[in-house]
Formats: sequence, C-alpha cells, structure tokens
Amino acid sequence: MSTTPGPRIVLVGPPGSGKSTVALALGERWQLAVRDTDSDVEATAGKAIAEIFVADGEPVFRALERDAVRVALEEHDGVLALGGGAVLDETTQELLTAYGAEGGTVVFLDVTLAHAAPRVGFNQARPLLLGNPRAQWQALMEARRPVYERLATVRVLTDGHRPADVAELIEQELAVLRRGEGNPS
Ligand SMILES: Nc1ncnc2c1ncn2[C@@H]1O[C@H](COP(=O)(O)OP(=O)(O)OP(=O)(O)O)[C@@H](O)[C@H]1O
Ligand SMILES: O=C(O)C1=C[C@@H](O)[C@@H](O)[C@H](O)C1
Ligand SMILES: [Mg+2]
Repeated sequence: MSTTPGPRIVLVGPPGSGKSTVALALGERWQLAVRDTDSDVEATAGKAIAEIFVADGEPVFRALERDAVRVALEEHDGVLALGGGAVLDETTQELLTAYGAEGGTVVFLDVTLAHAAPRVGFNQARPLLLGNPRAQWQALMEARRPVYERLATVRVLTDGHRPADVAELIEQELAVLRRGEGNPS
C-alpha cells in the first residue's frame, strides 16, 4: 500500500470518461471514501455547475474548482475524481505533478468520441458542450490530451468496458506498476 499522503488515487479525463462513476466503483471495491471536486464546487457555490457558468461565468467556476482541487488533495485520503477541465489550471498542474512525483497515482481515463457520446448524452448539464456537442468534445479532448497524458501516472482506455470493469483494469495496471518497481502486489 502506498504511504504517499493525499488521495489513494486521482482520476482525470474528459467528460464522459467516467471519472465520477469509476470513482464510486473504486470506492466500493477498495472500501474507501469517494470525493468529486465537481460536487465540492456545487456545495460551495450552492448551485449546479451549469448555473455557475450561466450566472457567474467560467472564470468564477475555474477559480472555485482550483480551490476545491487544492483542498481535496490536502485533506482527502480516498478516491478523488476531478472535473474534466480541472487539469487546465496551472496551479492544479503543479499540485498534480508534485503528487505524482511523491508516488501518488493519477489515472487518465481515456475514451474515444464514439464511446463518450452515448455516455454523456451531451445534455444541458455540461455547459462546455452546448452548441455542437460532438465537435466541442472533440476539440477539447484534442487540446487537453497532452495535459492528461503528461499529468497521469497511468492511462486506462475505457472504451467498451463497464465502470466496474474499468475499476478492475485500474487495479491490474497498478499491480503491474508495483511489480515493475520491485514491490510485491
Ligand atoms: N465505462 C462506462 N461505460 C458505460 N457508461 C459509463 C461508463 N462510465 C460512465 N458511464 C456513464 O456515462 C455517464 C457519464 O459518466 P461520468 O459522470 O462518470 O463522467 P465524468 O468523466 O465524471 O464526466 P464529467 O467530466 O462531466 O464530470 C454516466 O451516465 C455514467 O453512468
Ligand atoms: O470538461 C470540463 O471542462 C468540465 C467538466 C465537468 O466535470 C465540469 O467540471 C464542468 O462541466 C466542466
Ligand atoms: Mg464527473
């Protein structure tokens, strides 16, 4: 077991990659508390993310999100799911880089458009995907992919896997890594 302070695992990836859902599956599998920075932001703001975007604007949301990620990395020791765009913030990038360098696990949940589309349904709850959802998703994934890949210590392709199976795949990947580092699994 890791002795790194902070969360046991942090999940990053685009909308529909399954961060929130897989976090719950991992929490159940490992009997760990689950936290989601999108929920933390909504609790702090007292309104839904879509409402924050409309009423206050994206910069306000991103500032709330930056604080939520910092606090969660400091005080949460279970499974942590981030919002899809949280990794774009420079402070968050620095914090995740440091967390990974100290032995923390950052998993990039990868997914292709064909599999993400039916999952998210591209509805009103995801303000960044309004307009032409497929094109928006593709553009943001293209821009963010290098960031997800750079910050992640593990990448798991989720296409065609149910959330519980993704959790199992993550566990297997981590076991392979531990063995590679010469630690028993
Ligand atoms: N591996 C999967 N297979 C099929 N459906 C999935 C999978 N993972 C998640 N889903 C479904 O896709 C939808 C979106 O999943 P989820 O909210 O976990 O994505 P997310 O990565 O947290 O997105 P966001 O960045 O918007 O928070 C949910 O309805 C969920 O049940
Ligand atoms: O990908 C994004 O930028 C977002 C993803 C969601 O998790 C929310 O954090 C919000 O809708 C923005
Ligand atoms: Mg989520």
